[in-house]
Amino acid sequence: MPTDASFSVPDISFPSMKDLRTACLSLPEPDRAWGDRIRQRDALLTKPPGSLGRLEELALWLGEWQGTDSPVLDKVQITIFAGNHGVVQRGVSPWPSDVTSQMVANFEHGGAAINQLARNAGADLSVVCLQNLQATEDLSQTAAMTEEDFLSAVSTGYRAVPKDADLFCPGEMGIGNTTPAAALCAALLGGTGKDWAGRGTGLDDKGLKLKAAVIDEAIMLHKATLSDPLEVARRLGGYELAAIMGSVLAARHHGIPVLLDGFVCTAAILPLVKIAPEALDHTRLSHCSAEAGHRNLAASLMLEPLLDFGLRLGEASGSGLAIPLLCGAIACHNGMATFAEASVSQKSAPSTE
Ligand SMILES: O=C(O)c1ccc[n+]([C@@H]2O[C@H](COP(=O)([O-])O)[C@@H](O)[C@H]2O)c1
Ligand SMILES: Cc1cc2nc[nH]c2cc1C
Repeated sequence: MPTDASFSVPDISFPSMKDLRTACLSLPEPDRAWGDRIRQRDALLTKPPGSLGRLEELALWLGEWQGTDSPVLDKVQITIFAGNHGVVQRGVSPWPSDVTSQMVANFEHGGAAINQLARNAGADLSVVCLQNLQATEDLSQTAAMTEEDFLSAVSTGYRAVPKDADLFCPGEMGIGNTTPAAALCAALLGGTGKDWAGRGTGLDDKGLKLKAAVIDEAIMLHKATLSDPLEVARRLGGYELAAIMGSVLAARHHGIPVLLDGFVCTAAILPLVKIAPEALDHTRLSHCSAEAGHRNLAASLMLEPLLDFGLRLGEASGSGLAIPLLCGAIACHNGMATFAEASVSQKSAPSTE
């Protein structure tokens, strides 16, 4: 567990925006001594130094945050946060909002892509519906959420993280949610609707133009409040995005490493990063989504995706696919023989002449 005795994890909820902001600024660091031990063992393993590439860094990251020199992935939790969006009434998605609850039923019956990927990865899968799947307000007309509902969604996400997980992977399902995701990017990173709007679940050219214009309208409407990241999250975000932010914060407070998923998941944690730039140290980005803005969003957060597979599904599918990579990283770190154990000669020291 991270060592920061000064912060006590809130048990129930964030009663006010001020409480939430304080929690976002209270970010425990891991005990870096574990990282040193992992580096020391890595140097003894039967391979040329650095030859396992990014797998080495992944084992180090997991071990540091888990507080061990033998990282484990016995309990991997994937949680899908589901929500609906008032802005869908503007025509920003080619799918009706009903599909959100229909897909929740599909997750529960085991029929979605993430059910297969979670099983393949040996991960547990849960689904959390926010606000009974009642839609937010249309963010191009008014604030998407009241303060109370926003804080309730963040708190639900916070409480959804099991304290004993070895890795937490947030995902989302919400027809229309690439619009609030793009709006958060425009509000917090700059640029226009055109810079951040993508085709989502398959918008045509006309729909894409409309979506960019809707985002521009929303930015204009809320422009007086754009300097406050939590207010941006409340006005321009969505329930499941708020819950993702709460879950990533909870994982940090519990010392649990996090795999982020696609465009929506990454955009959801932008308000947190704007408050505290170090807030993503316990995360890695599982993949680069094919959604137009994700590559730039990842670059602006200095997140290097583990995979680039053209996925644009959401549902934590990129994380589902990347978990086995992490399993490979810890299997090598924990299981390989040292040069001494295997009687393999180490390369001779470079000549000094
Ligand atoms: O996160 C992504 O990279 C991503 C990219 C495209 C689509 N999605 C998923 O598609 C839905 C949102 O798309 P849309 O077109 O309805 O805004 C929502 O359920 C997301 O999980 C997700
Ligand atoms: C069918 C469908 C499945 C999804 N999974 C995540 N977002 C989705 C959007 C649609 C439309």
